[in-house]
Amino acid sequence: MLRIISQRSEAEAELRRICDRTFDEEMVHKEATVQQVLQTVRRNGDGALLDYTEEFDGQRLEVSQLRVSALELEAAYQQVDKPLLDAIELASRQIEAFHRQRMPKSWVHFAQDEVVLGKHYTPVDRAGIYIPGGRAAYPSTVLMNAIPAKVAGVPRIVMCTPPGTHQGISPAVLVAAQFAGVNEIYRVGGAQAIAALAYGTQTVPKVDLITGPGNIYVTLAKKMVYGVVGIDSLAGPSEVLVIADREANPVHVATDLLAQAEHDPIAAAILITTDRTLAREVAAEVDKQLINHPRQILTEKAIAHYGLIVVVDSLQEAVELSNLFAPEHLELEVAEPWDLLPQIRHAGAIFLGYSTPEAVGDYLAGPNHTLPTSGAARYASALGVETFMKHSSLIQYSPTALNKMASAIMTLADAEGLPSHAHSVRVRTSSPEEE
Ligand SMILES: NC(=O)c1ccc[n+]([C@@H]2O[C@H](COP(=O)([O-])OP(=O)(O)OC[C@H]3O[C@@H](n4cnc5c(N)ncnc54)[C@H](O)[C@@H]3O)[C@@H](O)[C@H]2O)c1
Ligand SMILES: N[C@H](CO)Cc1c[nH]c[nH+]1
Ligand SMILES: [Zn+2]
Repeated sequence: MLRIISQRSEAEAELRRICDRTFDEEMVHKEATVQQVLQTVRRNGDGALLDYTEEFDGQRLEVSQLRVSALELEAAYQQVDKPLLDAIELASRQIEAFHRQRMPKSWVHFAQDEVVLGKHYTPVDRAGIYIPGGRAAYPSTVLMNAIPAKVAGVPRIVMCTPPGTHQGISPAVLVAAQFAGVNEIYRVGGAQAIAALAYGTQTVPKVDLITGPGNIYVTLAKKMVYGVVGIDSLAGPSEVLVIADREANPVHVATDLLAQAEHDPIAAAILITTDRTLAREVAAEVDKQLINHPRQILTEKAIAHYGLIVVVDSLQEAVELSNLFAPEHLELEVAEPWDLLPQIRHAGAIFLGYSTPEAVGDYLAGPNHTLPTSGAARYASALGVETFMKHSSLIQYSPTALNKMASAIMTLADAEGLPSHAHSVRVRTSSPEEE
C-alpha cells in the first residue's frame, strides 16, 4: 500500500530520501563495479565487451556479432506489424517537427562601430546514443535521441543497446533506428557500452558525445566518462510527481503513478494532493491495479520503496514540495494548471491538466522524453537539438575599434602580469617607433 503522510517535515525528509535514492549505501559498490568495467574496456576493448555481456546479459557473443548486420536490420521490418510501423512513423514526424523548431541558429551582431560579435553553431562529429534494453525495449527512446541528433546535422550517429533476450534486440528498436537515421548499431549495454563509446574499441568507434537514458550502471558510467566525452544529462531511473486537486480522477492518477513505477525497481512515483479522500482512493487503486500487473514484482518494489502520497493544505504547499524534489516529470492534475506554472521552478517536463497523461510525452507529443532525474532538473534540461551542438564565439574588430579599446586591454593585461597579451594589442595599434 502506498504510504500517505501529511506532516510537512516528514514529507520533506521523505522526498529528499527518494530524490537521493540513487546515491544510497549500495552506491559505493555499484560505483566500484562501474569503475572496473570502464577501466577493463579501456584496456581490453572488444574482449572486455564480450566478457561483460556474458556476465551481465547472459550471452556469449562473437566479435563479429557486436555490430548489428544489414541483414538483421532488413529482417526487422518483416517482424514489425503495420500499426506499430505507423505509430513509429507518426511519433517520428511529431518529434522531428518539435525539434526542428528548437534548432539553434548562428548569429552575428554589429555591436558597436566596426565591431562584429556572434555565435557560430556546429554539430558534434560523432554522437553515441544509448538505448536502454534491460527490462524493456524502447523504440521511443531511439526516436527521442536519434532525431534531434539528425536535425542538428550530426554526420555519424552510433547506437548501443543491450543484446536483448535470446531473441535478440527488439525489431521495433531496429526499425526505429532506421527511421531516425542511425548509422550503426552495436549490441552492447550497461556501463560497458558507455565505456566503448567513450574510449572506442576495435569494433565500436569512439564518439564525442553520449546521450540517452539508462539504469543506474549506465548513469554512473556516463557521469564517470564525462570529460573524455560530453554527455547530455543524468537521465536515470524514471520519476513522476503528480499534483492533484479534489477534481482529479483517482484511477487516472493511480495509473500514471504506475506508468513510471513499471520502468524500474528504483523508479519513483509520488502524489501530492490537497484532498485526503483522493489520497486514499489512489492508494487503493494502485493496489488493485498491481494485482494483475504484468510487471508486478518490479513495479511493487518501486511503489514500496519509492512511492509516496503527501496530503497538503494548499496547492501552494504542493508546489513548494515539488520544487524541493525537482521531478523528471511533473503532472498538474488540477483545475487551473496554468495558474500554478509561474511558481514551478524545477521539472524536466510539465504535463498540464487532467487529460494529459505523461505517456503522451513519453511517446509522441514531440518534446523529448530523455529528461534529468534524481534532482538534476534543478540545473539540467530535456535533451534537445542543442545538446548535439556547440557554439563558437565570433569576434571581429577593425583597426579603429581596436585602437579605441587598446588602452583598457593593455591595462587589464598589465594588471594580470601578462605582458605578451598587452603587447599583442600594442603591436597592432602603435606606430613602429613606439614598439
Ligand atoms: N530518464 C529518462 O529519460 C528515461 C527514459 C527511458 C528509460 N529510462 C530509465 O532507463 C532505465 C532502463 O533500465 P534497464 O535496466 O531496463 O536497461 P539498461 O539498458 O539501462 O540497463 C541494462 C544493462 O545494465 C547492465 N547491468 C544490469 N545489471 C547489472 C549489474 N548487476 N552490474 C553491472 N551491470 C549490470 C547490463 O549490462 C544490461 O545490459 C530505467 O531506469 C528507466 O526508468 C529513463
Ligand atoms: N518515461 C520514460 C522516461 O523516464 C520514457 C519512456 C519510454 N517509453 C516509455 N516511457
Ligand atoms: Zn515512461
